[in-house]
Amino acid sequence: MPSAVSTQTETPVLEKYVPVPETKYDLDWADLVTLDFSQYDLPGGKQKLAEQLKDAVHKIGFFYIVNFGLSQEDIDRQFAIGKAVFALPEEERLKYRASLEEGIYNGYRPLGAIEIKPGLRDNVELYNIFKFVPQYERSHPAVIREHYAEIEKFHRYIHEKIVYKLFRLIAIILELPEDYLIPGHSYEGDSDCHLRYMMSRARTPEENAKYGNIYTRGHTDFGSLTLLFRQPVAALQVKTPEGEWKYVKPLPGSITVNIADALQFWTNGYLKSSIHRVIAPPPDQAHIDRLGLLYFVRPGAQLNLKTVESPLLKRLGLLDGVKDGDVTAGDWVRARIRRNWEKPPEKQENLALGGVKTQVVYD
Ligand SMILES: O=C(O)CCC(=O)C(=O)O
Ligand SMILES: [Fe+2]
Repeated sequence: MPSAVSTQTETPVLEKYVPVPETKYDLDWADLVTLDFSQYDLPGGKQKLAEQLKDAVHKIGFFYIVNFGLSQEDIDRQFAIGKAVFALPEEERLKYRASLEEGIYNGYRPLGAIEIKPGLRDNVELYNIFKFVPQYERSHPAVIREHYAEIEKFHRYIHEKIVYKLFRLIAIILELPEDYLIPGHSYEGDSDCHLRYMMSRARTPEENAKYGNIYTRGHTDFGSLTLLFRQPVAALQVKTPEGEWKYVKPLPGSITVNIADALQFWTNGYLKSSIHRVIAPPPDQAHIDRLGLLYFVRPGAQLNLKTVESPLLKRLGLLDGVKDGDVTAGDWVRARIRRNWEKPPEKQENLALGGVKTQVVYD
């Protein structure tokens, strides 16, 4: 008898993720507030944090949180998983392609899927993991399967221990019952919330010049909230209320949070879903393949996008003349994803569905 030879493949050891050095360039950073979540459960803590947040979410829609209960090691493990996913051969990655034509983002979005300028495609690829509930089960590469329990823990923690806290602060700002936004964003329900590993492959200076330095065009996010764990690479910019592009600093130990379209719709514009973009990093970081780790909070599929009956909005006159819309959040999100596949950027019109509109931005 020949000796038994194991046919099992070995579990690959994850390469430790090591952050890159910060840029030495003195850039024009946006001035954003930082919420200290260690204050959250102290007496009066939520109210103080809500007060600190109020102006920020109204004016620019971007802010930081710190002390949110995940260690740097937990976060770096996720960066390491993301790095391993994008190190797989392209052919392997493509086996897990998302059904993008149907407006579904669960799985892999290949490199070059978005046209930045006529004939020039992006250098970005995504791997999205929807919620760990039966309706979003799908096939994944081995490196994800091998770390599935750990990814689920991270995913649920973000949703249930960070996102819900953010929704409570927003409800306090809107003078609504604290839990007002939570049932519509339950972890078990239907919504396209996902954890995203994101890779923007470095381009040469010549390529960057052709692309006008753009990695990801100016856009607003089409969910409720976006949470960004950042690699220290300077590239994300937000358009300020004055119309200037400012860099959003990857602040150590923080999550960058931004308000997305659904919250802007529900508040008739009181909460700002700001336009942001990603550009080529400064020269000392331009050679880096930029890795991102994000959590997109999307509204429950059945939610309506009409303005909520908030006492604050009422006082501000933002409920005057508001009509009932008939578009669901699920239809809206799918229409926005599909639009990216159906038409090149120069042919995209503003999208209007059930009285809800979005603006196409070409920066
Ligand atoms: O990569 C980033 O920093 C931001 C990406 C982004 O805006 C998005 O994926 O919606
Ligand atoms: Fe975005």
